Parts: sequence; C-alpha cells; structure tokens
Amino acid sequence: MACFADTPPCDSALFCSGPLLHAFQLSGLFNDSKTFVDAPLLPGVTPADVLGVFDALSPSQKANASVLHAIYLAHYDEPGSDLEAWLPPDWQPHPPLVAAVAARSPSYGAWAADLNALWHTLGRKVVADVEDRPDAHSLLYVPNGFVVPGGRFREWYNWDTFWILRGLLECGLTKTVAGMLENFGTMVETFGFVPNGGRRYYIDRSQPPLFALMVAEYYDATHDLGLVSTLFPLIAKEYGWWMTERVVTTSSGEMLNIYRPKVGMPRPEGYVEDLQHAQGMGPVDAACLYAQIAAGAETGWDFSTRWFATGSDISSICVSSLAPVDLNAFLFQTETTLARLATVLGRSSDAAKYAAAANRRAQAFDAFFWNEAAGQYVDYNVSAASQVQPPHSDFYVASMIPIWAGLASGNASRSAQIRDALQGLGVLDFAAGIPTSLATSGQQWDMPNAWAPMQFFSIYALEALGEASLATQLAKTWLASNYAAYNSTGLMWEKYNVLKFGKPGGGGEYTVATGFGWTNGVPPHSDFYVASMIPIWAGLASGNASRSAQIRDALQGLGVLDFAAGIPTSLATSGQQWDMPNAWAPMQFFSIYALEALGEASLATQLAKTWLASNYAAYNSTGLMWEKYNVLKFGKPGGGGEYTVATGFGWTNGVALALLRDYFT
Ligand SMILES: OC[C@H]1O[C@H](O[C@H]2O[C@H](CO)[C@@H](O)[C@H](O)[C@H]2O)[C@H](O)[C@@H](O)[C@@H]1O
Repeated sequence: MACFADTPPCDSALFCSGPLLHAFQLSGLFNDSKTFVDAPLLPGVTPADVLGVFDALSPSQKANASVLHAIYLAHYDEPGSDLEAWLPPDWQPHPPLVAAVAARSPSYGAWAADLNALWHTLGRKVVADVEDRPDAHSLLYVPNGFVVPGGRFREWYNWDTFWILRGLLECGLTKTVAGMLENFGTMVETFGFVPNGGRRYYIDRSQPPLFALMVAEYYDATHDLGLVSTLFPLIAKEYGWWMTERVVTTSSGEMLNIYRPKVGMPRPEGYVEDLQHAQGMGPVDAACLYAQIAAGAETGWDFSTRWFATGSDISSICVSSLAPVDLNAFLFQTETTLARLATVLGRSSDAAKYAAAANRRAQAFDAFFWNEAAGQYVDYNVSAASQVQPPHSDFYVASMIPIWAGLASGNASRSAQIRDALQGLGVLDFAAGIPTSLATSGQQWDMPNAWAPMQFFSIYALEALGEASLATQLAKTWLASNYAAYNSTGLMWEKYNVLKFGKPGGGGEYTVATGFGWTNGVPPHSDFYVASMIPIWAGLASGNASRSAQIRDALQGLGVLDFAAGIPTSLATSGQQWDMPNAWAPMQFFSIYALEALGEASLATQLAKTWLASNYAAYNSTGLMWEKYNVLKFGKPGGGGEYTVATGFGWTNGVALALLRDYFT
C-alpha cells in the first residue's frame, strides 16, 4: 500500500498542515473540521501576520481555546464570505420542462418550478479578493459563476457538477454551463486534473472522473463546437493524468485504474476525525492511513464498508489496492466520449486512439470485473490478483455503473443474469430507492442511505438491460420519496433513507446536508427563514422529542447557528433588510427561547452570548446600539432595504437587557 509520510495536501501553512492548523482544529472551537479551513483572512491580514501572532504564543496559550478564539476573531472572516450569491444571468422563470411536467402532474409541475429556483439559492461567484490574495483564502479562484451542492458544501464539487449541469441544461441555462465547464478547464490547465472540490485543501486528489461526459452533455444540448474544440485538449489532458497518476499494470499486462492520492497527513476538512482514526498508531502507519482516507474521499464514497478490510472499522480502510468497478467504467465512458467528440471535431486519429482504448477496457471488464457466480460486476483487488469477495455486503450499487456505461449492452444472457441477481438480492424492493449497500455500518455510503447519483446510474442501467418497467418503477419511487420529504420539510436533501419513505439519510462525519445540487432542488428562495423558529418559541414542538431532534438536526445541517454574529433572517442575499446578511434582535430573541424549548440549552446560551458579544463590540466601537446587525461581520451593523440603518434602538436594547438578565445574572 502506498504511503507518503510528511506529504501535506497543499503547501499552505494556514489551510493544509502545520502547528497553527493543528492547534485550531483541536481547540474545540468548531463543531465541524471544515469550518476553520473555510474561513479566509480578513482584508489587510496576511498569512505572515496570523502565523507571527500564533508563533509568539507560549505552548499553553497555543492550547487555550479562548486565546485562539480571540486570534480567530481578529484575523479571520466568516467561512464562505469569499463567495458571493450569484444569480445565473440566463436563468428563466418558466423553462419548458416545468410546463411539460405540469401538464402531466400539477403537483410535480409546481415542484419542478421550485427545483428551477434552485439556481437562485445555490449560485455562487468567487470574490475578486481570492484572485488578488490567493494565500489568504482556501478557496480556489475560478473566473465564472457556478452552482454549489449546499449546506456545508459551500464550494463547487467535481462529480456533483455532472448532475448539477444536467439539471441546469434541463432548465435551459446553457451559458451558465459553458462558464462552469470553462472553470473546470482552468483547473486542468493548473493542476492537470479537476480536484475534488474548489478548495486548495482538495488539490491532492480528484473525484470520479466525469469531465468529458459533462462536455458531451453540453455538446448534445447546444451543438456548440467552439467550446468543445477549446475543451477537447483539456479533457484529453485530464484523461492522460488518470492514465499516468492513477493506474496500475496487472501481472498479465492490462492497465487498470485506481484511486491513489499522494498525501500523508490528515484531511484539513476532516482533521479531528482523521487524527481520531489514527489514534494509537505510529507515524508511519498513521501516514499510510491518511493516504487511504484521502483515497476514500477521492472515490466519492467517503466512507463505506466497501473500502474496509474489517467490519465497519474505518482504520482498516484500504482503497488503493482495489481497481474499483465504477472508476474503470467512468474511464471507459471517458474513452468512448473522447472518441465521439474527436470524430465530431474531425480528429480522426484521436478518434481511433480513444476507440481502441475503450475496446481494450471493455475486454478488461470481462476479464477482471465480471463475476459469473454473483451475476454482478465487482471490484478487483490488484494486490491479491483476485476479484473482491464482498466482505461485508453482497451488493454495492457501484455494480450498476458498468451497466449504465453500456458494458453489458447487447449481451442478452448476461443482462438477464444481472436482472435475476438484482431481484434475488431484493435491492429493487426497498421503500425509497436502491440502497448504497446492504451493510449497515453507520457510514454514509452504506445502508440505509440512498444517493441521487446512484439512483441515476441504476435507473439508466435498468434501461440498458432492457428492463424499462423496473427502471420506471425505481424512478417513480425515488421521485415520490424526494417529493414526500420536500412536502414535509420544505427541503431537498443530500441523501435519503431507503428504509423510510420520504425521510433524509444520515451517518458519516457530518450532519446530512440540504440544498442539494445533485438531488436537484430547493425551495424557491431560501432554505431557511428565521420565522420558522417562532412556532417553536410558541411551544408548538415542545414535548415532541423526535420532532425537536429533527429540528435541531435541520438547523445544524443548514448551518444557521454557525454564523459569526447571530442567526440570520434568511439564507437569501437579496439586498432587502429582512434577508441575509441581516440579523434582527427580535429574531434572536425568538430563536434563543425556541432553542431552550427544544431542550438545546447550550445552543441557546451560545446564540445569546454571540448576539450580545456582537452588540457589545458594535457599541464599543461606535457608541451606538443599532436597529439590525450583520450576521457575517461580528460587531458590525446591518444594511440594505429602503433606508439607512437606524440607531437607537428600541427593540435591540430590550432584547439585550432580557438576555443579560437570563444569561449573565
Ligand atoms: O468533509 C467530508 C467529505 O465531504 C465531501 O464528500 C461528500 O460530499 C461531496 C459533496 O456533495 C460528495 O461529492 C461526496 O461524494 C460526499 O461523500 C468531500 O467530497 C470529501 O472530500 C470530504 O472529505
């Protein structure tokens, strides 16, 4: 197994490795390891400034959370403040798809209209400061606006973008798609590949390669040969990267692809978790483990028993010795697509070269990945020179991906065998979609989670098998479950529970996110309006423990309790005063006592203290109490709307006095 001791994910002493990162991540100041590494430096602050202040601390100060918190407040801006809300310029309120769906089902038509409004909520652009001061940000600069997944995933993601682009194209946003493809082109120019996501802490690894397929989707929707001919050398370059940096040669001489980032340190965005996984290990074993954890993230399946040698023990993760069935199917599709685009562009020798590569890979699929006894395509263990005997689950949904890629097409007996195997395993019989695996491990890429991209592959795989009615049934079940969850929560979710119709999934390192790019939908403008706290303050959820926990999880998933200066009015940046980034005193009041009513006293205390501290900082620097405050900028007044922000200020003072009584006496 490859190990790369002392190799950091990137060369930043703020965002990727080093004593400062270590101290802050272990300080307990952040609920999620990703928060700290998403915070840029304030304007005027340089990496040398903050590193200098940190280096001058004594060892005990470096371990003191209050000291670190003060340094954080003085030097760092809000996580995500270097991304601005961006409305795609080609967005249209009534795309033809919505009318077509509405004609068959008015309720799904209304839902599709809401999904089209996704692009309002999830559109982002990188602010100019990221280009001007790249070392002050973990965000990577890209020139064009893009669409993010949502929740804690504030930046673009590599393979998520394939489904986001599909949705954008369905809604007619071809210019936006062109811009996002150009962004990826700049990534390949810089790094040789598209990284995992738009942060420098992701540049040590990629994700399942779908860039060529994204370009093909765009070409099929627009026939814009100009952009395709610009991007062709870049998708070819990225394919070359996979064929040199992520390849092994088997003892019989075939080249198979693997996931293998060259890193030997914890993931900055999963720092605390990775240190915990390596607890008790010596430095060499720990470095090997970090490489395998990063490889797990590169698979997009982070994490799953699919990669574990023992049970559900993540410390036994061993990814790089496997040639994953889905990665090799994606590269088969990449080769096929490169051949097709080369033909369209009149590059006949390239077309022949990539068609030959696809042909070789199709043969390798039969030799290495097809398991006759199981009636499935399975991962191949290159180190052991044998197919993986599923240690934990008789089924991983990755086995559907070669079928989607067309590798079983035209083979009637194999198609029937696969269908029988799927029916025998019962994986098409679940209440809410096809499961990720049959192993219940607590990891997010296992039972009971069902992910949108895996439904997509499975539905089109069933079509490719000639099983149209099974495909339709799975599509309908999935949509019905998404719709039920949307109706009851007003949200689209990152993943769903395959056992519980209409319920979100869970497990893994972070609270299930909402948004959500690849699931394709959100409510019209904002995932959250603070008015939703008022029924809770009024006691309408009191005494209902499961609903209270669900509300808390939703608030945490949305990240609305993580802002620098209180709870925001909404997540929509509209320029109106009752929207982001404004925080109003009465809404803090309702929210704080709503959290108490949920039984979340420590969250309530934290919000009360944050709000009072921000009021107090503003008072200290301006001598004034303000009508509203900026939730992104600690100690600063708010703005927007029809008039200049007022001072005085009646209800701000009343709320402050009430909170001082309840939380400071
Ligand atoms: O912070 C933990 C991990 O989060 C990401 O992985 C998950 O979300 C991605 C965005 O939707 C998705 O592409 C991936 O398949 C999910 O497992 C991130 O990509 C990981 O690198 C990161 O360690």
